[in-house]
Amino acid sequence: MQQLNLFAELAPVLPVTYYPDFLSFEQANELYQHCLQLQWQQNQIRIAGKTMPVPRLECLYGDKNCDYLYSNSVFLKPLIWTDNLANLRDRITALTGYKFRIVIGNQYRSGQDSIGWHADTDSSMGYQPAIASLSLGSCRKFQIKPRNGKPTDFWLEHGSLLVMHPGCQSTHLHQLPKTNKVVSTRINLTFRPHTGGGR
Ligand SMILES: O=C(O)CCC(=O)C(=O)O
Ligand SMILES: [Fe+2]
Repeated sequence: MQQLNLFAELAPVLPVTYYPDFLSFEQANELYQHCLQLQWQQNQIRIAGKTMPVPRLECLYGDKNCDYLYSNSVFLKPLIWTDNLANLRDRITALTGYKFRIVIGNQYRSGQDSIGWHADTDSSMGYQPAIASLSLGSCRKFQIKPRNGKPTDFWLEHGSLLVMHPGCQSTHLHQLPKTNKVVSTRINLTFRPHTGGGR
C-alpha cells in the first residue's frame, strides 16, 4: 500500500501525452529548415498598461478567417497553410483524432526567450480545446502544473510532440521558462482548433 501511494506522488497523472520520437531525426531536421523560412514577426504585448516586445518571435498559419487574439492584446491573422505544415497537421490528426484549423509558431532565439505560466483559454478555440505542440531545434524545459499544484518538467526534444488533451487548459497551467544556459534556436508549433473561418 505504501509503495502504491509513493508511486502516485512521484508520477502525477497529467492530461497530456508525450511522443518523444514523433518525427525521425531526418524529418525533424528538414521541417526545422522549412520553419526557419516562415514569416516570423516580433509582436508587442500590453501588460498592466505597458507595451513591451513579446519575448519570442511568432507566426500564425491556418484556415481562412481564423484570426487569433491572445491576452486581449496580440492580434494574429492567419497566413495560408504551407504544404509542409498542412501535411504535419494531417499526420497529427491521424495519430490523435483531434482536428486543427490553425498553427501558432513560436521561435525562441536564445535562453532569454520564453513564455510565462498560462493556459490557452482564448475563446476563438472553442470549448476545451486539444492542443498539439511540436518541438524542433534546441531542447528546452517545459513545465506543467495543476492550477494550485507542483510543476512537472518535460524536456521537449527535437521532433517530439506533446499533446494537451481537452480539459487540460481548465485544470493546468504551463510555461517555457527562461534559462541562463547557452541554448540556440528552438521552434515550437502549436496546432489548435478554431471556431471561425472555413477551408
Ligand atoms: O513553446 C512551447 O513549448 C509552449 C508554447 C505555448 O505554450 C503556447 O504557444 O501557448
Ligand atoms: Fe500555451
